[in-house]
Amino acid sequence: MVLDLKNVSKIFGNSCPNCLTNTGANFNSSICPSCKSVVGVNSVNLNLKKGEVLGIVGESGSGKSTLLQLIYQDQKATSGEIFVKDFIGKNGDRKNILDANLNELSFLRNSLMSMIYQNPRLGLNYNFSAGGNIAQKVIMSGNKKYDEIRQKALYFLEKTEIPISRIDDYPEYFSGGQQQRIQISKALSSSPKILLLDEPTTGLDLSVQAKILDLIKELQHEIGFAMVVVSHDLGVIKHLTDITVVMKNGQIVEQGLTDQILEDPQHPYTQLLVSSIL
Ligand SMILES: Nc1ncnc2c1ncn2[C@@H]1O[C@H](COP(=O)(O)OP(=O)(O)OP(=O)(O)O)[C@@H](O)[C@H]1O
Repeated sequence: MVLDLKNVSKIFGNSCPNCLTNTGANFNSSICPSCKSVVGVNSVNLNLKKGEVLGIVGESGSGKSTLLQLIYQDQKATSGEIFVKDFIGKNGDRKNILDANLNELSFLRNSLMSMIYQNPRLGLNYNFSAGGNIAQKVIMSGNKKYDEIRQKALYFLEKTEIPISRIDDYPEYFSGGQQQRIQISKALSSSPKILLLDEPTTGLDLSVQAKILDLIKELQHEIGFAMVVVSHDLGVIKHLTDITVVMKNGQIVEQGLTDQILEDPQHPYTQLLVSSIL
């Protein structure tokens, strides 16, 4: 198992003992009736095997992005446990990443996992060149050998079809699709075990979207990292993922093989989602 989530929840607001029990899909609400806190993610259990590609779908506000941010530790979960392969405590047992100290957090975010955001501004440093961005990630993952860093930058820029001659250009001088390619280069340059993608192609032209999706799929096949893909676009989910979970009001209401979920959804909510009524 490369990723294992146990009873993970995120409550925005003060929270009270009723937040998790009185919200969710059955209540058709994420707002706690007692204290009015918003439950972004409610008691999610999830796991991912090596090289597996998982999609997360659900209507707007169902908790998809929050769940991804809890895994990458952009936000701290309110409760639960998250285990990532090779994240081990002093006693040799796997350690809950919610208990990570600052050094461990850096190891998790720079070596074990990478995130690709919808907005490249969140994933790239605009004060660094394209090559500089990749170098930053490689250095943060612990490799400080100049030649190897440069090789990695050249390798991934070439892989993502960014002309090598533009290695010293700054992100703002690239098109939206190219910025996304640089973000992908940067994310993969540290050889993460898990790649997290939050709406990776939303906002790009359709033809650019298709190329980026093909690129991600190709790199995943070649390198073999596990992926979690959040998208409201079922086409993206169908194209990229093997298994899918469906979220509603912070909870998982259905999970299974992606083809099965899209072709023969069982939960009424998934049926609505798939028929694009939501
Ligand atoms: N910082 C925050 N403070 C308060 N509530 C928040 C915060 N972030 C998210 N939420 C709430 O948590 C719930 C889940 O939000 P989230 O962004 O994860 O949904 P989503 O499924 O990714 O939606 P979308 O597809 O629109 O991005 C929503 O009700 C949202 O309003």
